Amino acid sequence: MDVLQSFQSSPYLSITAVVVLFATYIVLDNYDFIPSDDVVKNLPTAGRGNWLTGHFRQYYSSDDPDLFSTACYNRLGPIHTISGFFGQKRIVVQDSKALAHMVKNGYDYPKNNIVRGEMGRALGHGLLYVEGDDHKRQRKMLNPAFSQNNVRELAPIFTNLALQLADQLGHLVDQEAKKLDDRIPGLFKRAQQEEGVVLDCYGWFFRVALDAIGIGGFGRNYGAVHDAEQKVPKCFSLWSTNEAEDFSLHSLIYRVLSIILPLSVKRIPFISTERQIIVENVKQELNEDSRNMYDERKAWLTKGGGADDDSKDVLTLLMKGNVEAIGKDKLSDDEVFAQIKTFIFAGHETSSTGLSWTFYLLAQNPRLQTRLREEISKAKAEAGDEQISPEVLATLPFLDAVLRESLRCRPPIPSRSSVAMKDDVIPLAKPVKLSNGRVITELPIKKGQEFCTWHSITNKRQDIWGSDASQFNPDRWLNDPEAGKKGDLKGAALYSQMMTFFGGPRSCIGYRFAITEMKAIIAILIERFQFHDVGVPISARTFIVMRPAVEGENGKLTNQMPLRITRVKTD
Ligand code: HEM
Repeated sequence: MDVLQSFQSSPYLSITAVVVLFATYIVLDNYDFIPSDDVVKNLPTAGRGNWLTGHFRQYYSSDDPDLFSTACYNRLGPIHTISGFFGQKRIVVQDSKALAHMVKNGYDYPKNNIVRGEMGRALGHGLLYVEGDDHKRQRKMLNPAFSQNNVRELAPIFTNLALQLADQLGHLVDQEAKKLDDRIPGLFKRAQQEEGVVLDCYGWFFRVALDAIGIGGFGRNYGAVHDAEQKVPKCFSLWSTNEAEDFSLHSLIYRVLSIILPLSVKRIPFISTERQIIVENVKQELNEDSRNMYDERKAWLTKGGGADDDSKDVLTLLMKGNVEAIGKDKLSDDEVFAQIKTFIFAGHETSSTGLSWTFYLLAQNPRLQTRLREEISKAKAEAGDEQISPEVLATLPFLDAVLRESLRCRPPIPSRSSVAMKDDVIPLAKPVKLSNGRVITELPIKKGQEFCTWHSITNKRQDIWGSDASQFNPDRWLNDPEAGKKGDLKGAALYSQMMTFFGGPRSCIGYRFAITEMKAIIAILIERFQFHDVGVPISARTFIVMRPAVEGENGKLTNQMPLRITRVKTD
């Protein structure tokens, strides 16, 4: 029997041969062993990276993901490729015209399948997951709850929570001071103002942000600021303040399987680690808790409970709006329910991470803290207020500059992975020279092409922000009234030419909520406390959100932001 006959007589052999040939072609093609005139293959490239994980480890497992992306940008320019899984080419887009095109046409460039898959599994088909017409419909129903007027109504919730947080932190500082005073009497005040206490601020910001989204989002007080042992806060702290994300082969296999397998599979035998089992249990508990909250609210509305109620939380407004909505605008029960989980996640991990980096940057710059404090005291005195009001907070220029600058330098979501839904020709601000000598002034791409955009690199481009673009310098916003208005991302990026809240149809719906909340917390804490660096290296670990992490004694990274807090000196 010759070779041909063997194949003909065995379908298994034939199928195996086809699979092997196809896989060989993919590998040869991805790794550029087959010469080609294809534009994408001839773009400046960071090379092949690891055969399986490409360059992902350099980015996701680095202690500072900006190092890899900055090095690529500086060496290869604003359009280049890096490698994804199995050498698949991902185009990194930092060219402003190309970015603006992709942001404005957000429905043609959705989040890639891995990110969407994880979101769909964890959060259901809410605003972060859905695409196209479903997205337009959900967004239309949710927009009123995030309008400027409504967020203004929610603002007192944030100042109130910030005051409660300040009380809790003050209590911990005083408790520590008392211990010292018990040993050496007379040292209480000095200990409060000079020794203070080292706290994991990330954990505390996580708690306050959970309460903010609980009350502002669903009219539900999780009570996290007061008691981290309550069911929902405890769930979250298990999840978040646990080991930092890693990019091991093991975790990759788990991620891929968890996207493919049905949602009912909670544990993947031999694959799930202890952390992953915790995370799955937490997801399940939160699912049940959110479902109960949804059912209760629905029953209350059905019984006419909403008629005389003027609650402004997102869920109440959405559900009332949904009762009035007609025809295809109406959201299904599952869609409304999915928004609860979506807002818990989108709304509190981002704000708590943003607050952690802001206080970290302030801890490196004690003089900025003094300036902030002076601005707040002056504004309070002028308004004759005992506590700073949300109206006054919204008018403070230096507070605004500090927050903007922190969100520019350390965007909590530092990058985006997306995929093209159709063939397209992307316009470019600057021509790109290909490896075959050709120069292109626009970038033709095919449906299915994967992309990366690094928000934290765009936010620090020297052509927009000047030669000190990588420095944390809040004064840039005060010295140059045009800062944040220059550059050609205008009309695309939502917030001051930055990618922090993205832009276009997929921009962050909660950005006013986040800014109002963060300003209240920064102002109220800075007025009472001084934050100090503790000299421990803080890593930035990214999986969607760029969380701070510290290496523990066992050598493992844990999500944390340790800072020393003292009471502000009084005469
Ligand atoms: C500092 C805080 C925050 C940052 C930096 C931030 C950033 C972002 C970014 C970059 C996106 C786009 C994601 C993408 O498609 O690639 C986004 C989307 C979103 N954000 Fe935020 N966010 C913050 C706070 C919030 C808050 C407080 C809420 C809710 C109360 C929220 C709700 C959402 C939702 C629902 C989306 C999906 C919007 C859509 O696809 O239509 N975010 N956010």
